[in-house]
Amino acid sequence: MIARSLTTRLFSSAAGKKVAVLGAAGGIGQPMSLLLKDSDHISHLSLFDVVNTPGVAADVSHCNTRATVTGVAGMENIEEALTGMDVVVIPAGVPRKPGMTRDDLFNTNASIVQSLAAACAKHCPEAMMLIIANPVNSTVPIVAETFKKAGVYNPKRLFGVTTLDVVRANTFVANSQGWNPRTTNVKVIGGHAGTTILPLLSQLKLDRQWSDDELHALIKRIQFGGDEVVQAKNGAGSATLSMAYAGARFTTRLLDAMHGAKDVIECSYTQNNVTKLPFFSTPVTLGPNGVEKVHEFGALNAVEQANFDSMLPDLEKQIAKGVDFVHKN
Ligand SMILES: NC(=O)C1=CN([C@@H]2O[C@H](COP(=O)(O)OP(=O)(O)OC[C@H]3O[C@@H](n4cnc5c(N)ncnc54)[C@H](O)[C@@H]3O)[C@@H](O)[C@H]2O)C=CC1
Ligand SMILES: O=C([O-])CC(=O)C(=O)O
Repeated sequence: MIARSLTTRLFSSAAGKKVAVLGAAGGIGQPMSLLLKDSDHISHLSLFDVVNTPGVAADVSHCNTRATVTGVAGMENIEEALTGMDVVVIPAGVPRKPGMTRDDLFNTNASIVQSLAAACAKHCPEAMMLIIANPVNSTVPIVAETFKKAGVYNPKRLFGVTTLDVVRANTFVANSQGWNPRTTNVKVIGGHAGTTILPLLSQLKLDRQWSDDELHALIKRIQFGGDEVVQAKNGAGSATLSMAYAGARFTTRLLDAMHGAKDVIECSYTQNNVTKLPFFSTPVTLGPNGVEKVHEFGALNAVEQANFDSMLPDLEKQIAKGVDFVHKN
């Protein structure tokens, strides 16, 4: 009893963070909200969607963990969902069907992300912005430009969530090497679409060397892991559960850093100078104010260098597409 009341007091005295999920009633939004409800660093979990959030919030709120959960539906009510938020995670938007690329989602998702970003710039301009909605290569520049238009852009607080690429790479490499997937840590750089996803497998210390065929198959599987799920779901959407896991992982790592944990390093698609492009995924040290340090990604072997050189123009175009969209709308 004493221990219990002490724990209760400790929780109520430690400053928790307020986290909003936009698109919380969706395939990613629901399981990710559930995983975030398990975080002791979150005092308020604000679930927002255009539909169904009151039900999702009522359901998640019954888990006996710290966060107070609220559910708000409808763009006309978004101020209530965003005011006071420290972190905003955005999985709102349509997912792919077989035969589509992530870029095919641009026409629908660009305006969804732009309108949500404009609302965040107005109601929680200092929040950390974590972007999951595809095409990430373009939606992150959309958020940056929207915040610039509103005069509140801070590049240290904007993250494209590419964690699912790292999660997949860790799983596939660990399975192939007989390693523990939990402690495997593969660096994945670039962007989040097909060949712009660049796993740096040459930097791993292997127990068993891969043949050239095995290596190429592994790189391809990491780059096109999203398509593997889209095809298996056969028209019923794209990765939701593994993305919820990856999104919750990145969010909780950021929350750890915001609460003072040191040496929290994650790959993320941020604004930086590691290449000639304005946005690039590379390891970053996270801190209380977001990006604390951007790391160089290290040496590439000949195959990785060739992949890097050939994908850079594509990534550049996808970034420009996001920037242009905001300038024209
Ligand atoms: N970054 C990554 O690694 C990944 C990104 N994704 C992307 O995440 C997005 C969401 O995927 P799913 O959850 O599977 O889709 P979904 O269709 O199941 O859910 C999307 C949710 O967004 C909501 N929504 C639409 N417009 C909204 C608005 N203006 N404000 C708030 N909510 C809004 C919908 O009502 C729906 O509940 C897709 O664009 C998908 O491509 C998916 C997997 C991995
Ligand atoms: O493939 C998709 O469309 C969803 C996604 O981004 C992923 O699973 O990596």
